[in-house]
This record gives sequence, structure tokens and C-alpha cells, in this order.
Amino acid sequence: MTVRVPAKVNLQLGVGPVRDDGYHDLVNVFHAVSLFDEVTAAPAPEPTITVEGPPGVPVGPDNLAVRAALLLASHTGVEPRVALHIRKDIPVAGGMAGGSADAAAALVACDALWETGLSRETLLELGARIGSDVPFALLGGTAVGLGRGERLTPVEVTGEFHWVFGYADGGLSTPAVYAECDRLRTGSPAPWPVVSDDLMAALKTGDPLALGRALSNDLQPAALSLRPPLSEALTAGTSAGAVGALVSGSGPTCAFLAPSAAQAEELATSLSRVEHFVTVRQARGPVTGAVVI
Ligand SMILES: C[C@@](CO)(OP(=O)(O)O)[C@H](O)COP(=O)(O)OP(=O)(O)OC[C@H]1O[C@@H](n2ccc(N)nc2=O)[C@H](O)[C@@H]1O
Ligand SMILES: Nc1ncnc2c1ncn2[C@@H]1O[C@H](COP(=O)(O)OP(=O)(O)O)[C@@H](O)[C@H]1O
Repeated sequence: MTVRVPAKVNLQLGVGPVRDDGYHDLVNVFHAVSLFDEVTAAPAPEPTITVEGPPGVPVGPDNLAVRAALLLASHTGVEPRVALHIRKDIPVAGGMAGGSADAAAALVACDALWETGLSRETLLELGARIGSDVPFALLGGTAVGLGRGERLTPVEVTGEFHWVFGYADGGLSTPAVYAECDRLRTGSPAPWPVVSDDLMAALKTGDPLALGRALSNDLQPAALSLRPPLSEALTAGTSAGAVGALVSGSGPTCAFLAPSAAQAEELATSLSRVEHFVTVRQARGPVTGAVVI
């Protein structure tokens, strides 16, 4: 059973005050893009995990796909007799939710393999227990995530958008970036985030220029503080014709919005010369969430 699952970029990441449980209340506008991991679940005497792709992915019980399979097994009372294999194309610790995507894919793959027939609602609820971004990877498309980012409402989008992503060398730790955001805000209380009307209007009309102007990420100052060369990399994208440029989530991947598919091609060529990027990839969005292929 093989499931294909997309990466995400955050079109708006509004970070509110830190809560008693250590998480931040968010306005998190997720957008699924056509960079995919694949997770295969096959029968096996005991749970195992293998990973094909970039280094840095745990191959044991810490892997989010394994955690998802074990959670689904204990929830349904099934023995977790599964060999999981991940083909990774989403950057690791890149701010594109690759680990969450693999967890979502493992839930869908194991539910199909074990014929447990769980509802979409139950899968979303189990996903939220693994991580804040897992429910969105199940859903895909474009959606507003409130709370930790797990309470989702789909957003209607006209047409599709053309993106270029610059992968940096090495990742950034999500908790470290949230902690840096808190540190930078010391002394000035975090404003309560609200969904951007300009962003919703741009998504409705499908206008890339309006979308580019409406993109925002409250974690960006923290990511730039931890990785200063990212500032220059973002400027390089704007100079090369991007109509929007921002850090993807907690970074360090940078997302650039192109005005058209043809211009995305040209933008990708220019960005491949930026020293800070080890890989440059084109993608379109929105795309669907985790699906059996
Ligand atoms: C920042 C975002 C933006 O979509 O993703 P990435 O860009 O890293 O992929 C998310 O908020 C990351 O979601 P996810 O990676 O699922 O986080 P979790 O496993 O739930 O939490 C990891 C840690 O991130 C911090 N965290 C996460 C979510 C949230 N609303 N507030 C937080 O403060 C906490 O320190 C938490 O311990
Ligand atoms: N299947 C997985 N793929 C990637 N990383 C994973 C996975 N399972 C656990 N991890 C751990 O989660 C960390 C964050 O992973 P990832 O989701 O790729 O980043 P981000 O939260 O920045 O989007 C990694 O550094 C790794 O230690």
C-alpha cells in the first residue's frame, strides 16, 4: 500500500502568545504544493522502517511515520505488523512539514493495509496527536489552521499558483525557531493573529501578484536571526522576478511565488545560482493531501 503525500508552505503564519501547554496559538494558512514523499506499508512480522533519500531522518521509533502506525494500531487494537518504507523528496527539517507528511501518509497506508476503515475525522484526530501539522497533510489543498494549527477549515482557491523553493544546507529546529520568536518579542506582547482579508481575496481571485503582496510569516524574523544569510537569498528571489518571497514556516527553505509557470522556470534558473541554496525546485499548489496511489 503506497501513499503519496505533499509538502506545505505557509501563506500566512500568524503566531500569537505562548499558551500554558507551551504551544502558540496560530493563524496558519497552509497550502499543499507538488513536492511529495511516498510511504509504503507492507505486511511484516514486526514494525520496521527504512528511508530512501536525504540524511537526518530517524530510522526507529522516533520516526513520525512509525509513531503514526503504532498509534493507529493501539487505537484499533490491531497488531502493528508492518514494514514502512519512506521515499523522501521533501527537505528534512526544512519548514515544509515532511515528517508530518510521512505521519499522515502512514496513517492512510496502515488504515488501508489493515482494513480498519477509520473515518476521515478519526484520522484527523489521531494525526493531531502526532503533531500540529499532521491533519493538514491528510487534507491538502489550502486551509486555515487555528489553535496549534490542527483545527482546519478548507479555503477555496481559484486556479493554481507557481512556486520555486530554495532548499538550504542543513535544517532548523522548529522548537528553536519558536523559542527565538519569543526571545525577539521579549517586552512587547504578541498581537492576537487574525486571518488576512487580503490573502483570502487573493486566493479567491487567483491573482499571483495580490497573493505575493499578502504572504506573511511571523516566524521569519526568528529564522533570519538564526540563519542570517537567508535575508540575502530572499532578496535575490525578488530581484529575479518573484512576486512574493518568504521563509517557509520555521525555515530554512525559502518560498518564491512566480507570476506564471513560464516565469517560474526562469526564476528557478536564476535562484540555482544563489550560493545559500543547495537545491532549487519548482512546484505548483494547491494539490490534494495524502492519497493511496
Ligand atoms: C512551524 C510550523 C508551521 O506550519 O511547521 P514547520 O514550518 O516547522 O514545518 C508548525 O507550527 C510546527 O508544527 P509541527 O512541526 O507539527 O509541531 P509540533 O510537533 O506540534 O510541535 C513541535 C514544537 O513546535 C512548537 N510549536 C508548534 C506548534 C505551535 N502551534 N506552537 C508551538 O510553539 C513547540 O515548541 C512544539 O514543542
Ligand atoms: N519521517 C520523518 N521525516 C523527516 N523528519 C523526521 C521524520 N520523523 C521524525 N523526524 C524528525 O523531525 C524533525 C523535523 O522534521 P521535518 O518535519 O522534516 O521538519 P519541519 O518541522 O521543519 O518541517 C527532523 O529533524 C527529524 O529529526
